[in-house]
Amino acid sequence: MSADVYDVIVIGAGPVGENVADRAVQGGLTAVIVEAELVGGECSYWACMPTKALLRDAAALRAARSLPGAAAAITGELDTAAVLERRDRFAAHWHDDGQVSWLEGAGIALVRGHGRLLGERTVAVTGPDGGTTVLQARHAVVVATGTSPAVPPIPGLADAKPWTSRAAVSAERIPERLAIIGGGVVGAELATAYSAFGTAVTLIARDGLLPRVEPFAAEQVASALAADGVRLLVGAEPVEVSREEDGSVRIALADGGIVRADEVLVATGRRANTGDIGLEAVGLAPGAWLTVDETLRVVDETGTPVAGGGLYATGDVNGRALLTHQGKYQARAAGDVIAARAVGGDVDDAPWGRHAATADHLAVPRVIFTHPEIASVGHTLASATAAGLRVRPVEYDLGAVAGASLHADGYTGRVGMLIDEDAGTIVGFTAVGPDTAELVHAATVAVAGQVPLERLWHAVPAYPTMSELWLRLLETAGSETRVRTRSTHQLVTSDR
Ligand SMILES: Cc1cc2nc3c(=O)[nH]c(=O)nc-3n(C[C@H](O)[C@H](O)[C@H](O)COP(=O)(O)OP(=O)(O)OC[C@H]3O[C@@H](n4cnc5c(N)ncnc54)[C@H](O)[C@@H]3O)c2cc1C
Ligand SMILES: NC(=O)c1ccc[n+]([C@@H]2O[C@H](COP(=O)([O-])OP(=O)(O)OC[C@H]3O[C@@H](n4cnc5c(N)ncnc54)[C@H](O)[C@@H]3O)[C@@H](O)[C@H]2O)c1
Repeated sequence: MSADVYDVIVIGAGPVGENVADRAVQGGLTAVIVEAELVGGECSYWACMPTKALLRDAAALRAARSLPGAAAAITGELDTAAVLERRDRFAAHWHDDGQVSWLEGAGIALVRGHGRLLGERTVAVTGPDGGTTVLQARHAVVVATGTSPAVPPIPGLADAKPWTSRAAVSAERIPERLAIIGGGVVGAELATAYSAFGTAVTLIARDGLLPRVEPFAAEQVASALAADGVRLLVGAEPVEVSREEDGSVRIALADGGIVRADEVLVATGRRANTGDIGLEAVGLAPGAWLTVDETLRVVDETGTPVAGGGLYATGDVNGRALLTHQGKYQARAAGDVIAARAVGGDVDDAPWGRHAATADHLAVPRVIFTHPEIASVGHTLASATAAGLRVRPVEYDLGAVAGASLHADGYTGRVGMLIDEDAGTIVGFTAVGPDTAELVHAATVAVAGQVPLERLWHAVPAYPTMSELWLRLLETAGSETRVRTRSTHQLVTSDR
């Protein structure tokens, strides 16, 4: 069988696959990308962009309502049809022509179809017409096939035709009642969006609401959801689901409670899209998350690169951080290292080196676009403690920062940072409050840059911005130190 030969084959044209291919081409290599559905992946059509479009109007309306003059100009309610229409535009009406043009401009070849590994550096693509194209890579195959929703084996759930995130994000019709199983990021964001549309939302959060964020932040989102009328069932365990004759859904809970809704959304996490990509051809188990080294090469359980070192995995599929921006960061490192290895060039895989995805472990930023937003980077107190770090948490009332009080009347929010007592740097930051999303990058620079606390005092935030939270956090950290000093040395020091 003859094969089309490229330097690099990328399976999956989501944001991450596109970036690996682009980086490899910029490094002087030829690249082909294989896509089974739409070029642009989950993020473009059913995840990041359309969900944020669903949430944005209600956030803007809340912001206007928090200022008396602007509130006086509001004469109507949220126009849900207009929100959905804007969402459709952000999902490019589920057509990928724009992204295909981008691939062409970037010099990346596209083969449509389902890709499977045939062996080392060989991929077979089953096209939409059932025909097969065989591709051969001179240097590397990159798996960037992303994830799919994980639907738990709750009796009756699959037969009840539940929504997964795709249906909820692309819905044309807004149900009167929506039950959501799963209190993670997808569940919390979509509960926020649908409750703003007027849907009666019941959120079943078996393991708590947003259990992986700082509790002070999750608590503010829980209060706001409840204030918006969301029924939050923390600790409730769904045990049976059925679709009734009238088309409604009935969810039985372990405590005997019953939830009734018009639709049920399953938002209980993701599974790697590796079940049918030919992993067995390179000695790996199908369906597993792909373990990678710091340069994103797929490794076996002993840490040894598989397929002669020519197989890479980037983005969601390696399970490191299920976030577009972090996958794109991995893509840059992988594309560059493949290009470097292709010519026998230097590989900079030391921590924080150009070819190492070090930030995946220490400085992952994430924004949860709930009301209020949660913006965080690096460790939480729980994860830092589990990692054995000696950290000191410092918190401050964000509403007491001048810039925040100007931003909205009655601004409610909180910020926290974690000081690594041994390194004297910040290893975690969390902010909760309206419009905190744009605050996280300053924290990311401090965490990734491992900026010493003493130097942070010289990064002066402008007055009166919300960024003055940094000054307040540093003062709080300092004043705690001074309070301790005072008690031992009887010093009288002003806290300001
Ligand atoms: C509802 C929701 C909201 C989200 N919001 C955000 C957000 O605001 N910010 C953020 O950073 N992240 C967000 N995420 C996560 C984000 O969507 C993912 O991290 C991101 O899409 C991962 O990109 P990827 O390229 O690795 O995978 P994907 O985007 O999943 O792309 C993988 C591509 O591979 C293709 N593919 C799979 N198997 C094959 C095969 N065998 N052959 C050929 N092609 C194949 C798929 O069709 C797909 O196009 C959200 C996720 C969800 C579910
Ligand atoms: N703004 C963003 O960046 C954004 C938005 C949405 C999604 N995402 C990404 O997508 C990923 C997936 O999100 P997700 O919300 O699906 O997963 P998740 O892991 O964040 O949350 C899933 C939740 O479902 C619960 N759960 C699991 N099994 C259950 C069961 N049988 N019954 C009841 N509850 C159960 C878990 O306790 C967990 O809290 C996230 O990890 C995140 O990285 C990011």
